[in-house]
Amino acid sequence: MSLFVINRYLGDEVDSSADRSKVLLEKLHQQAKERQLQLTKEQQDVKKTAKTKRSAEVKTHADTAHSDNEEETPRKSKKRKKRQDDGEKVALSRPAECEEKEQYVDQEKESKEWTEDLKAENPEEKNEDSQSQENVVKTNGDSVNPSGLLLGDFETKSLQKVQPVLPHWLSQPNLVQRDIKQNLVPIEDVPGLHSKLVKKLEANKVKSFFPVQAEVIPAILESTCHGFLLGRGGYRPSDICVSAPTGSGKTLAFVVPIVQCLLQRVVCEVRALVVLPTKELAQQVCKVFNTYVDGTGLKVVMITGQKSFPKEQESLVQRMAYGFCSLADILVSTPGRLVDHIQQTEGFNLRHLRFLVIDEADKMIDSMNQDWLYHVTKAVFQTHIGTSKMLFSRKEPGILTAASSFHCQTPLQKLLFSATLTQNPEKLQQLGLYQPRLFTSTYKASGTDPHYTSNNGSYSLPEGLTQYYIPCNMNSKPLILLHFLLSLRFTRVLCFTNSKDASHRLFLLIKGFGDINVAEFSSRLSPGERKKTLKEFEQGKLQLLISTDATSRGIDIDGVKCVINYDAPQFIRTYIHRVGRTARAGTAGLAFTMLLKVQEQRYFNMLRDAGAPELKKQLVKSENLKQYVPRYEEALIQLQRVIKDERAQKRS
Ligand SMILES: Nc1ncnc2c1ncn2[C@@H]1O[C@H](COP(=O)(O)OP(=O)(O)OP(=O)(O)O)[C@@H](O)[C@H]1O
Repeated sequence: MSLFVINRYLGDEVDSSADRSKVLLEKLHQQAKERQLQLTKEQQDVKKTAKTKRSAEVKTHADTAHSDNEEETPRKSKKRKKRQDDGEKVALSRPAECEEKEQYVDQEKESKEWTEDLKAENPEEKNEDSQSQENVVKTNGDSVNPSGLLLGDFETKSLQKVQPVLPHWLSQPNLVQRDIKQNLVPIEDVPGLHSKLVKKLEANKVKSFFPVQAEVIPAILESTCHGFLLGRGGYRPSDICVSAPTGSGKTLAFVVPIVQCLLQRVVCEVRALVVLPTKELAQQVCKVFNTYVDGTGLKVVMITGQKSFPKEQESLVQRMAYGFCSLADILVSTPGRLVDHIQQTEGFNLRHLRFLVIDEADKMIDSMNQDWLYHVTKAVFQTHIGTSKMLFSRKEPGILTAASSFHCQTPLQKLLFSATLTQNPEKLQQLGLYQPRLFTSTYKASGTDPHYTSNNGSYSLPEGLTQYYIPCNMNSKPLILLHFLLSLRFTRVLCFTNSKDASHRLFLLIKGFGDINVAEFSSRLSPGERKKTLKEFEQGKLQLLISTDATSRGIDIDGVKCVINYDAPQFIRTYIHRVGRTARAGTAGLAFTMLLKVQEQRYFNMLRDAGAPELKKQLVKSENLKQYVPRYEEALIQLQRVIKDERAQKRS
């Protein structure tokens, strides 16, 4: 510690602290300049040495590398300069030990990028460039791998794209012909049919089987050839998935073998359960079953909520002195109502269920969040007091092992049907299928693969269907519909809109216009009204039925000549089912879709992706529509009035 401060004289130029720092700064500038000069000199020396070395080794190569370097674009040199600057900046802020490592990495990176740039410019000089890359590293004087390879260097290999692999049953399905007319199979050619059923078929004017029936009926019958209680030879039968076009006769493909199989049953128990998405479809399937069980003693019961719950309970089970007895052999149901009965109807059980038919299976998979399959499976394998040790008592099959297959039990076979069955294994997995077999008319041979690969996401349409699109705008849509009905005199037209309100408004408009027998079909109507409307349409009393997608699936109305998509469907599956209401059972049919300009491209892409044929263009000239304009405007005013009244009525 200094006790005294001694002021010293330091000369004129450094007598103030400001002057001192100025001098110091100048000195530093001087030193920096000297270092810069020295560095440039060193670099020039290094370059010279490298040049001489290279020209001595491979003269031609050195020339090429040099000229490439000179031809480097200003953009690239700028880029490299920036990189250098960046590197310097980083080096200033990093500890010294990192510097060495990073320098090497930077050099390696830069030389690699440089080489790649050169390669891009002169691809034919690839080999020479790799040599020049080595030289650049060597001349910089850092570590050099004696083997000639840079540490951490690697060759870039293009990765092979992993192709999705479908399970064998999906990739190699049993093929079903699409063309019905050309591939009819006489009933007598299908082996194993019971004479009773042959008679029934003939009585119903079925002389030949459609292709899907000729394939699927024998497959189901085969699994029951040793009786329905046990699978063939005691083995659990394969589940069956069927994907065939709309109107190709899928209903008979499961009705015939199920009825034949249950002809042998002694005690009435629920042995077959058909689950469908809508009441109307359930009614339709129930009707087909009733036709074929007539005179056999088998009982078909439908539970869809059309009757009251107690009434349905009465039709399902009967209380006896010794307990409950089933009144149904075959049950046709919608999923929600089925679960209600499983949970609430005393004496109702599915312990003897042999066939679970899931019709419109893709739609039913969508409704899996309702857990209906879980409840059904639980009810099937529920152990009843006193029956667990009985012969043929059932327990839910787990993994297939020698021990598990030793246990004899009535199998539960799942049969899936749809015109648009998903081939997404993840979705199908939810159904817990056992060694499934797929029957499909949707397939395509892949270019090189000798085997068939299923065409994921594509669907097939009926052979007799001709599809058109009509370019239009929002104002011309109703006029075009009127033109089809009044000028072209189309009858039995099924017209689809995208909502029940749109259906209702269009119905009121056409009704207000007059001269057309029109009705609407949507959830606005009660089940009774819906049934009546469908009947009238089937009987030919209606020229036009305007509907939501409530009639788009499965509904089989005889004689629908034309389907019009007034509103373009948003999904391909909806399109397939809507247009499938015509051209059924091998007949011809027309489908028109009204498309706004903005919808066209998306729509064409959607159809192309699904493998559907290109739509034909149907132009409607504006002169043809003019005649309807005055009456149409009157009908519009009337429509506004009716809608106002309806709203007022709703509010009151
Ligand atoms: N072998 C046959 N001979 C004559 N007509 C048949 C035969 N099989 C089915 N049909 C008739 O073909 C029509 C269509 O059958 P079905 O309703 O079973 O078709 P689908 O394939 O289930 O159609 P969707 O996919 O639309 O539900 C029905 O009217 C049915 O009576």
